Amino acid sequence: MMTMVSENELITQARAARERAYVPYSHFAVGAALLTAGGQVFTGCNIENSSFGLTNCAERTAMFKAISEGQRQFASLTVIGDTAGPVSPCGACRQVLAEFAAPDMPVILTNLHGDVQRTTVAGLLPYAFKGEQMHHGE
Ligand SMILES: O=c1ccn([C@H]2C[C@H](O)[C@@H](CO)O2)c(=O)[nH]1
Ligand SMILES: [Zn+2]
Repeated sequence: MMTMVSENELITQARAARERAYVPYSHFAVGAALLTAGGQVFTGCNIENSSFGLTNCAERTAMFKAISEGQRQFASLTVIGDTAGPVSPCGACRQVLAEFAAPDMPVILTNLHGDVQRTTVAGLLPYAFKGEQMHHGE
């Protein structure tokens, strides 16, 4: 039987991943938990670099871990940071999410205080640029 993973469990896992963030420059730790359609969870944290542009956000770490393990079907993404309101993913992560997750896939944004905002992939990035647009007229 496929086990259900609750929203609280995903937040707990994202929170634990956040503890593993490598953030010596910003000191802003973020955690993510990506749930697959099959019920597996891939967590991610942000990983910074002295060459700042090489930083990988928590969301993309989780997504790239899942893709590299052969997972392509996703059920939800949960993100947590120590922010006043629910943490807001950056534009790069929104674009990567739009590449791999359905527009209506739930995205749960939260913070250490327990504020929760529920949105979707398309809610984060409406009118997303998709690969199929490149093949128009072929
Ligand atoms: O949703 C977000 C927002 C920011 N960051 C990271 C990138 C960088 O390490 C630090 C400051 O931008 O936070 C994430 O991982 N996810
Ligand atoms: Zn990002």
